[in-house]
Amino acid sequence: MIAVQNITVRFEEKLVLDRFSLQFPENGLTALSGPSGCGKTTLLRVLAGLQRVEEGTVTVPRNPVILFQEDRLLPWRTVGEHISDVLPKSRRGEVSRWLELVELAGEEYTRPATLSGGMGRRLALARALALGGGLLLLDEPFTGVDAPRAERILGRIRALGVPVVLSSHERAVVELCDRVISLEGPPLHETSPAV
Ligand SMILES: Nc1ncnc2c1ncn2[C@@H]1O[C@H](COP(=O)(O)OP(=O)(O)OP(=O)(O)O)[C@@H](O)[C@H]1O
Repeated sequence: MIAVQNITVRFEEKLVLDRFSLQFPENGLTALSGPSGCGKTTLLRVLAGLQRVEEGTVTVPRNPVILFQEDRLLPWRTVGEHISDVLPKSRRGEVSRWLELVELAGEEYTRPATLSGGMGRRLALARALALGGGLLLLDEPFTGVDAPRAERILGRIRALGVPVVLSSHERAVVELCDRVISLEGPPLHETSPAV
């Protein structure tokens, strides 16, 4: 089960989630949409176990993986090393598989400084996918990525068969998901099951 129940998150005076409950589908692609600052990142961080909740319960599959809104690439590591660094020795042969999935084949020895913004974003995404989590939490995964490419990559992510919750401001990306959860904010306090 993937759910949050009656959770409250507050940053000092600011109440972002107010006894907020939501059950997420356990398969396919779920998009979180809503205005900037409504709490999408906060909710993803809660699901990832990175954001403490004041009250309430959080239920997620084992080993959730989050793609942060920022790329967090390492200037001194090559594209390929970003992937091999997160793979156990027994899976080192998978580097090209993950680079192909995000259409970065041929860039294995490139360093982040010479990647375009969208290429860097795709590398950060590949690294998150390579981690092999039981739940993928993707915060704005396609910033700077053209829509046709994002569509192809999203199709491949769907084929991994892992439940995905993503946030996006890009309508084309949201429309490709199996369902959309619209968050109005702040603070979020409704109880609405996803369909
Ligand atoms: N660490 C923090 N300290 C204080 N306030 C925070 C912190 N993180 C988030 N907030 C506040 O919580 C609210 C929700 O932020 P959040 O990043 O979750 O929104 P979002 O919907 O993901 O926005 P965007 O679409 O712009 O990424 C905002 O008002 C933000 O200022």
